[in-house]
Amino acid sequence: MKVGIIGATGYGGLELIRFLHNHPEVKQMDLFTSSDEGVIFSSKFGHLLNIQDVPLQKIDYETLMNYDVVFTSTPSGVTSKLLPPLVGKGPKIIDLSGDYRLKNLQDYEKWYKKEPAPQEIVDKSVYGLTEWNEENIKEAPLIANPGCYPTAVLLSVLPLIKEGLIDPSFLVVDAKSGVSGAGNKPTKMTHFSETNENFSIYKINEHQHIPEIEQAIEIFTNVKATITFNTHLVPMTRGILATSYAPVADGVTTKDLIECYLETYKRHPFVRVITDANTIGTSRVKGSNYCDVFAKIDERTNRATIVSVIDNLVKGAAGQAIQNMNVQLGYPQTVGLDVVPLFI
Ligand SMILES: NC(=O)C1=CN([C@@H]2O[C@H](COP(=O)(O)OP(=O)(O)OC[C@H]3O[C@@H](n4cnc5c(N)ncnc54)[C@H](OP(=O)(O)O)[C@@H]3O)[C@@H](O)[C@H]2O)C=CC1
Ligand SMILES: CC(=O)N[C@@H](CCC(=O)OP(=O)(O)O)C(=O)O
Repeated sequence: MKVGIIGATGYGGLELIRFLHNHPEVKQMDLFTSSDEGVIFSSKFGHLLNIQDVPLQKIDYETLMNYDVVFTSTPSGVTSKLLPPLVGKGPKIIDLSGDYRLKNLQDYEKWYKKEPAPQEIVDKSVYGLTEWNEENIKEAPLIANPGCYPTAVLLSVLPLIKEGLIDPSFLVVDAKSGVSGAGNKPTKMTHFSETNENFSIYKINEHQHIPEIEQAIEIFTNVKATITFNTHLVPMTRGILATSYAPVADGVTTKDLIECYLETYKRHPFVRVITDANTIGTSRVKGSNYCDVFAKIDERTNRATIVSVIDNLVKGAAGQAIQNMNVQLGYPQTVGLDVVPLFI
Protein backbone atom coordinates (compact mmCIF):
# COMPACT_ATOMS: atom_id res chain seq x y z
CA MET A 1 0.00 0.00 0.00
CA LYS A 2 1.16 3.51 -0.86
CA VAL A 3 0.36 6.33 1.59
CA GLY A 4 0.90 10.08 1.47
CA ILE A 5 0.99 12.51 4.39
CA ILE A 6 0.17 16.19 3.96
CA GLY A 7 1.30 18.16 7.01
CA ALA A 8 4.04 15.61 7.77
CA THR A 9 6.14 18.23 9.53
CA GLY A 10 3.48 18.89 12.20
CA TYR A 11 3.01 16.98 15.44
CA GLY A 12 0.17 14.85 14.07
CA GLY A 13 2.21 14.17 10.93
CA LEU A 14 5.25 13.06 12.92
CA GLU A 15 3.11 10.60 14.85
CA LEU A 16 1.63 9.25 11.60
CA ILE A 17 5.19 8.62 10.39
CA ARG A 18 6.17 6.91 13.67
CA PHE A 19 3.31 4.39 13.46
CA LEU A 20 3.12 3.94 9.67
CA HIS A 21 6.86 3.16 9.62
CA ASN A 22 6.00 -0.07 11.48
CA HIS A 23 2.79 -0.85 9.57
CA PRO A 24 3.42 -4.10 7.68
CA GLU A 25 1.06 -3.21 4.82
CA VAL A 26 2.63 0.19 4.09
CA LYS A 27 5.17 -0.35 1.31
CA GLN A 28 5.68 3.32 0.41
CA MET A 29 5.17 6.48 2.49
CA ASP A 30 5.63 9.92 0.91
CA LEU A 31 5.66 13.21 2.76
CA PHE A 32 4.16 16.46 1.43
CA THR A 33 4.69 20.07 2.43
CA SER A 34 3.33 23.52 1.72
CA SER A 35 6.54 25.27 2.75
CA ASP A 36 9.68 23.09 2.55
CA GLU A 37 9.67 21.37 -0.85
CA GLY A 38 12.86 19.40 -1.55
CA VAL A 39 14.16 19.53 2.03
CA ILE A 40 15.36 16.14 3.33
CA PHE A 41 12.96 15.20 6.10
CA SER A 42 15.61 13.86 8.51
CA SER A 43 17.58 17.10 8.18
CA LYS A 44 14.61 18.85 9.84
CA PHE A 45 13.86 16.05 12.29
CA GLY A 46 17.11 14.45 13.44
CA HIS A 47 15.34 11.62 15.28
CA LEU A 48 14.41 10.25 11.84
CA LEU A 49 18.01 10.05 10.56
CA ASN A 50 18.45 6.84 8.50
CA ILE A 51 14.67 6.34 8.79
CA GLN A 52 13.17 9.14 6.67
CA ASP A 53 16.01 10.51 4.54
CA VAL A 54 13.55 11.50 1.82
CA PRO A 55 12.78 14.89 0.27
CA LEU A 56 9.52 16.63 1.14
CA GLN A 57 7.29 16.84 -1.92
CA LYS A 58 5.11 19.60 -3.27
CA ILE A 59 1.34 19.08 -2.83
CA ASP A 60 0.11 18.20 -6.30
CA TYR A 61 -3.27 16.68 -7.25
CA GLU A 62 -1.99 14.51 -10.08
CA THR A 63 0.59 12.90 -7.80
CA LEU A 64 -1.86 12.47 -4.92
CA MET A 65 -4.32 10.57 -7.16
CA ASN A 66 -1.84 7.64 -7.22
CA TYR A 67 -1.99 6.91 -3.51
CA ASP A 68 -4.16 4.34 -1.75
CA VAL A 69 -4.52 6.56 1.32
CA VAL A 70 -3.78 10.24 1.89
CA PHE A 71 -3.65 11.61 5.43
CA THR A 72 -4.10 15.36 5.90
CA SER A 73 -2.83 16.77 9.19
CA THR A 74 -3.06 20.51 8.62
CA PRO A 75 -4.48 23.47 10.54
CA SER A 76 -8.23 24.06 10.27
CA GLY A 77 -9.25 25.98 7.17
CA VAL A 78 -6.75 24.19 4.88
CA THR A 79 -8.46 20.95 3.81
CA SER A 80 -11.84 22.66 3.32
CA LYS A 81 -10.20 24.10 0.20
CA LEU A 82 -7.57 21.48 -0.58
CA LEU A 83 -9.62 18.28 -0.56
CA PRO A 84 -12.79 18.80 -2.65
CA PRO A 85 -11.12 17.89 -6.00
CA LEU A 86 -9.73 14.65 -4.51
CA VAL A 87 -12.66 13.23 -2.54
CA GLY A 88 -14.10 10.06 -4.08
CA LYS A 89 -11.68 10.27 -7.05
CA GLY A 90 -8.59 8.26 -6.12
CA PRO A 91 -7.20 7.78 -2.64
CA LYS A 92 -9.11 7.18 0.57
CA ILE A 93 -8.67 10.36 2.58
CA ILE A 94 -8.31 10.69 6.34
CA ASP A 95 -8.42 14.28 7.58
CA LEU A 96 -7.15 14.99 11.08
CA SER A 97 -8.40 18.58 11.11
CA GLY A 98 -11.83 19.83 12.14
CA ASP A 99 -12.87 20.86 8.61
CA TYR A 100 -15.23 17.95 7.87
CA ARG A 101 -16.50 16.98 11.32
CA LEU A 102 -19.46 19.33 11.70
CA LYS A 103 -22.35 18.48 9.40
CA ASN A 104 -23.98 21.88 9.84
CA LEU A 105 -21.84 24.44 8.01
CA GLN A 106 -23.17 27.30 10.14
CA ASP A 107 -21.80 25.52 13.20
CA TYR A 108 -18.36 25.34 11.54
CA GLU A 109 -18.47 29.05 10.69
CA LYS A 110 -19.59 29.96 14.18
CA TRP A 111 -17.11 27.85 16.19
CA TYR A 112 -14.05 27.82 13.88
CA LYS A 113 -14.64 31.34 12.54
CA LYS A 114 -13.57 30.17 9.07
CA GLU A 115 -15.21 29.52 5.75
CA PRO A 116 -16.61 25.96 5.70
CA ALA A 117 -15.96 23.21 3.15
CA PRO A 118 -18.61 22.67 0.42
CA GLN A 119 -21.75 21.00 1.80
CA GLU A 120 -21.69 18.18 -0.76
CA ILE A 121 -18.20 17.14 0.36
CA VAL A 122 -19.05 17.46 4.06
CA ASP A 123 -22.05 15.20 3.37
CA LYS A 124 -19.68 12.51 2.05
CA SER A 125 -17.49 12.54 5.14
CA VAL A 126 -17.82 9.97 7.90
CA TYR A 127 -16.99 10.77 11.53
CA GLY A 128 -14.08 8.53 12.48
CA LEU A 129 -14.75 7.65 16.10
CA THR A 130 -13.68 4.10 15.31
CA GLU A 131 -15.36 2.15 18.10
CA TRP A 132 -18.73 3.75 17.33
CA ASN A 133 -18.80 4.05 13.56
CA GLU A 134 -17.01 1.01 12.08
CA GLU A 135 -19.65 0.12 9.49
CA ASN A 136 -19.74 3.61 7.95
CA ILE A 137 -15.95 3.99 8.13
CA LYS A 138 -15.50 0.87 5.95
CA GLU A 139 -17.19 2.58 2.99
CA ALA A 140 -16.04 6.16 3.55
CA PRO A 141 -14.16 8.10 0.83
CA LEU A 142 -13.33 10.78 3.41
CA ILE A 143 -12.95 10.29 7.14
CA ALA A 144 -13.26 13.24 9.48
CA ASN A 145 -10.97 12.08 12.27
CA PRO A 146 -12.37 13.25 15.62
CA GLY A 147 -10.84 16.01 17.72
CA CYS A 148 -8.63 15.00 20.62
CA TYR A 149 -10.95 16.18 23.41
CA PRO A 150 -14.10 14.72 21.76
CA THR A 151 -12.38 11.32 21.47
CA ALA A 152 -11.64 11.22 25.20
CA VAL A 153 -15.04 12.55 26.25
CA LEU A 154 -17.23 10.56 23.84
CA LEU A 155 -15.64 7.16 24.48
CA SER A 156 -16.41 7.59 28.18
CA VAL A 157 -19.90 9.13 28.08
CA LEU A 158 -21.55 7.55 25.00
CA PRO A 159 -22.11 4.06 26.47
CA LEU A 160 -23.68 5.49 29.64
CA ILE A 161 -25.94 7.89 27.73
CA LYS A 162 -26.98 5.21 25.22
CA GLU A 163 -28.03 2.85 28.00
CA GLY A 164 -29.90 5.62 29.85
CA LEU A 165 -27.65 5.32 32.91
CA ILE A 166 -26.82 9.04 33.09
CA ASP A 167 -28.78 12.18 32.22
CA PRO A 168 -26.85 14.08 29.50
CA SER A 169 -28.93 17.25 29.87
CA PHE A 170 -26.79 18.09 32.92
CA LEU A 171 -23.47 16.87 31.52
CA VAL A 172 -20.51 18.97 32.67
CA VAL A 173 -17.05 18.19 31.23
CA ASP A 174 -13.81 19.44 32.66
CA ALA A 175 -10.92 18.56 30.33
CA LYS A 176 -7.17 19.11 30.54
CA SER A 177 -4.56 18.81 27.82
CA GLY A 178 -0.81 18.81 27.38
CA VAL A 179 0.69 21.55 25.23
CA SER A 180 1.32 19.43 22.09
CA GLY A 181 -2.46 19.63 21.56
CA ALA A 182 -1.87 23.14 20.26
CA GLY A 183 0.45 22.00 17.45
CA ASN A 184 4.02 22.98 16.57
CA LYS A 185 3.55 26.68 15.93
CA PRO A 186 4.72 28.60 19.01
CA THR A 187 2.19 31.07 20.43
CA LYS A 188 1.99 33.22 23.52
CA MET A 189 -0.16 30.54 25.15
CA THR A 190 2.33 27.74 24.45
CA HIS A 191 5.53 29.68 25.17
CA PHE A 192 7.59 27.83 27.83
CA SER A 193 7.64 30.76 30.25
CA GLU A 194 3.84 31.11 30.02
CA THR A 195 3.01 27.41 30.44
CA ASN A 196 5.73 26.17 32.79
CA GLU A 197 4.46 26.04 36.40
CA ASN A 198 1.12 27.35 35.15
CA PHE A 199 -2.23 25.54 34.98
CA SER A 200 -4.70 27.65 33.01
CA ILE A 201 -8.19 27.57 31.57
CA TYR A 202 -8.78 28.71 27.97
CA LYS A 203 -11.60 29.27 25.44
CA ILE A 204 -14.11 29.36 28.34
CA ASN A 205 -17.53 28.16 27.09
CA GLU A 206 -16.32 28.77 23.51
CA HIS A 207 -14.32 25.70 22.58
CA GLN A 208 -14.85 24.45 19.01
CA HIS A 209 -15.25 20.88 20.29
CA ILE A 210 -18.57 21.69 22.03
CA PRO A 211 -20.69 21.29 18.85
CA GLU A 212 -18.65 18.24 17.81
CA ILE A 213 -19.39 16.44 21.10
CA GLU A 214 -23.08 17.42 21.03
CA GLN A 215 -23.42 16.30 17.40
CA ALA A 216 -21.83 12.91 18.15
CA ILE A 217 -24.03 12.33 21.22
CA GLU A 218 -27.07 12.88 19.02
CA ILE A 219 -25.80 10.69 16.15
CA PHE A 220 -24.72 7.74 18.30
CA THR A 221 -27.36 7.78 21.06
CA ASN A 222 -30.30 9.70 19.56
CA VAL A 223 -30.27 12.03 22.54
CA LYS A 224 -29.97 15.81 22.23
CA ALA A 225 -27.63 17.24 24.87
CA THR A 226 -26.47 20.75 25.65
CA ILE A 227 -23.20 20.36 27.49
CA THR A 228 -20.94 22.52 29.60
CA PHE A 229 -17.38 21.85 28.39
CA ASN A 230 -14.19 23.59 29.42
CA THR A 231 -10.54 23.06 28.62
CA HIS A 232 -7.34 23.58 30.58
CA LEU A 233 -3.68 23.65 29.61
CA VAL A 234 -1.36 21.53 31.75
CA PRO A 235 2.41 22.07 31.73
CA MET A 236 3.22 18.69 30.18
CA THR A 237 3.77 17.68 26.56
CA ARG A 238 1.26 14.91 25.87
CA GLY A 239 -2.01 13.65 27.25
CA ILE A 240 -5.63 14.51 27.90
CA LEU A 241 -7.61 13.75 31.04
CA ALA A 242 -11.32 14.51 30.86
CA THR A 243 -13.55 14.41 33.93
CA SER A 244 -17.29 14.50 33.27
CA TYR A 245 -20.13 14.78 35.74
CA ALA A 246 -23.79 13.84 35.21
CA PRO A 247 -26.78 12.79 37.35
CA VAL A 248 -27.47 9.07 37.34
CA ALA A 249 -30.86 7.48 36.74
CA ASP A 250 -32.72 6.04 39.75
CA GLY A 251 -31.30 2.82 41.13
CA VAL A 252 -28.16 2.84 38.96
CA THR A 253 -24.98 1.63 40.69
CA THR A 254 -21.27 1.97 39.95
CA LYS A 255 -21.31 -1.73 39.01
CA ASP A 256 -23.93 -0.95 36.32
CA LEU A 257 -21.66 1.73 34.82
CA ILE A 258 -18.65 -0.59 34.74
CA GLU A 259 -20.67 -3.46 33.27
CA CYS A 260 -21.99 -1.11 30.58
CA TYR A 261 -18.42 -0.18 29.61
CA LEU A 262 -17.27 -3.81 29.61
CA GLU A 263 -20.17 -4.86 27.39
CA THR A 264 -19.79 -1.90 24.98
CA TYR A 265 -16.06 -2.32 24.51
CA LYS A 266 -15.67 -6.11 24.72
CA ARG A 267 -14.61 -6.30 21.05
CA HIS A 268 -12.54 -3.11 21.12
CA PRO A 269 -8.93 -3.60 22.18
CA PHE A 270 -8.03 0.08 22.48
CA VAL A 271 -10.60 1.03 25.12
CA ARG A 272 -9.62 -0.28 28.54
CA VAL A 273 -12.06 -0.26 31.43
CA ILE A 274 -10.33 0.81 34.63
CA THR A 275 -11.81 -0.17 37.99
CA ASP A 276 -9.13 1.19 40.31
CA ALA A 277 -9.07 5.00 40.28
CA ASN A 278 -5.45 4.95 41.42
CA THR A 279 -4.39 3.51 38.09
CA ILE A 280 -5.90 6.14 35.80
CA GLY A 281 -3.61 8.86 34.46
CA THR A 282 -2.13 10.17 31.25
CA SER A 283 1.19 8.35 31.71
CA ARG A 284 -0.72 5.03 31.51
CA VAL A 285 -1.57 5.69 27.86
CA LYS A 286 1.34 7.88 26.75
CA GLY A 287 2.61 7.11 23.25
CA SER A 288 -0.13 4.51 22.74
CA ASN A 289 -3.54 4.27 21.08
CA TYR A 290 -5.32 3.31 24.31
CA CYS A 291 -8.19 5.20 25.87
CA ASP A 292 -8.73 4.30 29.53
CA VAL A 293 -12.21 4.89 30.95
CA PHE A 294 -13.44 4.91 34.56
CA ALA A 295 -16.74 5.77 36.23
CA LYS A 296 -17.94 5.92 39.82
CA ILE A 297 -21.14 7.17 41.43
CA ASP A 298 -20.95 9.73 44.21
CA GLU A 299 -23.67 8.32 46.49
CA ARG A 300 -24.02 11.66 48.31
CA THR A 301 -24.97 13.66 45.19
CA ASN A 302 -26.25 10.82 43.00
CA ARG A 303 -23.98 12.05 40.22
CA ALA A 304 -21.47 9.97 38.28
CA THR A 305 -17.84 11.02 38.04
CA ILE A 306 -16.57 9.80 34.67
CA VAL A 307 -12.88 9.88 33.78
CA SER A 308 -11.01 9.13 30.58
CA VAL A 309 -7.43 9.52 29.41
CA ILE A 310 -5.79 9.40 25.99
CA ASP A 311 -2.59 10.52 24.34
CA ASN A 312 -3.86 13.49 22.31
CA LEU A 313 -1.40 12.79 19.48
CA VAL A 314 -2.20 9.07 19.24
CA LYS A 315 -5.79 8.02 20.04
CA GLY A 316 -6.61 11.75 19.80
CA ALA A 317 -5.08 12.10 16.30
CA ALA A 318 -2.61 9.90 14.35
CA GLY A 319 -3.33 6.57 16.07
CA GLN A 320 -7.07 6.78 15.58
CA ALA A 321 -6.47 7.89 11.96
CA ILE A 322 -4.46 4.70 11.33
CA GLN A 323 -7.07 2.64 13.22
CA ASN A 324 -9.62 4.09 10.78
CA MET A 325 -7.41 3.26 7.80
CA ASN A 326 -7.20 -0.34 9.06
CA VAL A 327 -11.00 -0.53 9.23
CA GLN A 328 -11.37 1.05 5.75
CA LEU A 329 -8.97 -1.43 4.21
CA GLY A 330 -10.15 -4.50 6.10
CA TYR A 331 -7.10 -5.02 8.35
CA PRO A 332 -7.41 -5.80 12.06
CA GLN A 333 -7.68 -2.50 13.97
CA THR A 334 -4.45 -3.07 15.88
CA VAL A 335 -2.12 -3.47 12.88
CA GLY A 336 0.79 -1.03 13.25
CA LEU A 337 -0.61 0.29 16.53
CA ASP A 338 0.19 -2.51 18.93
CA VAL A 339 2.64 -0.61 21.16
CA VAL A 340 3.05 -0.56 24.93
CA PRO A 341 2.51 2.87 26.57
CA LEU A 342 5.69 4.72 27.57
CA PHE A 343 4.60 5.14 31.25
CA ILE A 344 7.90 6.60 32.47
N1 LIG B 1 -2.04 18.27 18.13
C1 LIG B 1 -3.05 17.50 18.52
O1 LIG B 1 -3.04 16.93 19.62
C2 LIG B 1 -4.24 17.31 17.63
C3 LIG B 1 -4.41 18.01 16.47
N2 LIG B 1 -5.53 17.84 15.71
C4 LIG B 1 -5.73 18.57 14.48
O2 LIG B 1 -4.87 18.00 13.49
C5 LIG B 1 -4.37 19.02 12.63
C6 LIG B 1 -2.85 18.99 12.69
O3 LIG B 1 -2.44 19.26 14.02
P1 LIG B 1 -0.92 19.42 14.44
O4 LIG B 1 -0.10 18.37 13.79
O5 LIG B 1 -0.91 19.53 15.90
O6 LIG B 1 -0.57 20.82 13.77
P2 LIG B 1 0.85 21.46 13.51
O7 LIG B 1 0.64 22.92 13.57
O8 LIG B 1 1.86 20.83 14.39
O9 LIG B 1 1.20 21.03 11.99
C7 LIG B 1 0.42 21.34 10.92
C8 LIG B 1 1.23 21.17 9.63
O10 LIG B 1 0.39 21.57 8.56
C9 LIG B 1 1.17 22.08 7.48
N3 LIG B 1 0.49 23.23 6.89
C10 LIG B 1 0.32 24.46 7.45
N4 LIG B 1 -0.35 25.26 6.60
C11 LIG B 1 -0.60 24.52 5.49
C12 LIG B 1 -1.26 24.79 4.25
N5 LIG B 1 -1.78 25.98 4.00
N6 LIG B 1 -1.35 23.78 3.36
C13 LIG B 1 -0.83 22.57 3.60
N7 LIG B 1 -0.18 22.26 4.75
C14 LIG B 1 -0.08 23.23 5.68
C15 LIG B 1 2.51 22.50 8.07
O11 LIG B 1 3.52 21.78 7.40
P3 LIG B 1 4.26 22.39 6.12
O12 LIG B 1 4.68 23.78 6.49
O13 LIG B 1 5.41 21.47 5.93
O14 LIG B 1 3.28 22.35 5.00
C16 LIG B 1 2.46 22.08 9.53
O15 LIG B 1 3.62 21.41 9.97
C17 LIG B 1 -4.97 20.33 13.13
O16 LIG B 1 -6.12 20.63 12.39
C18 LIG B 1 -5.33 20.03 14.58
O17 LIG B 1 -6.37 20.83 15.04
C19 LIG B 1 -6.47 16.91 16.02
C20 LIG B 1 -6.34 16.17 17.14
C21 LIG B 1 -5.23 16.33 18.06
C1 LIG C 1 -4.03 22.36 23.93
C2 LIG C 1 -4.77 22.88 22.74
O1 LIG C 1 -4.66 24.04 22.39
N1 LIG C 1 -5.54 22.01 22.10
C3 LIG C 1 -6.29 22.39 20.95
C4 LIG C 1 -6.85 21.15 20.31
C5 LIG C 1 -6.99 21.44 18.84
C6 LIG C 1 -7.75 20.51 18.05
O2 LIG C 1 -7.54 19.32 18.06
O3 LIG C 1 -8.69 21.12 17.41
P1 LIG C 1 -9.35 20.87 15.97
O4 LIG C 1 -8.81 19.60 15.45
O5 LIG C 1 -10.78 20.84 16.27
O6 LIG C 1 -8.96 22.04 15.15
C7 LIG C 1 -7.45 23.35 21.28
O7 LIG C 1 -7.92 23.34 22.41
O8 LIG C 1 -7.93 24.05 20.37
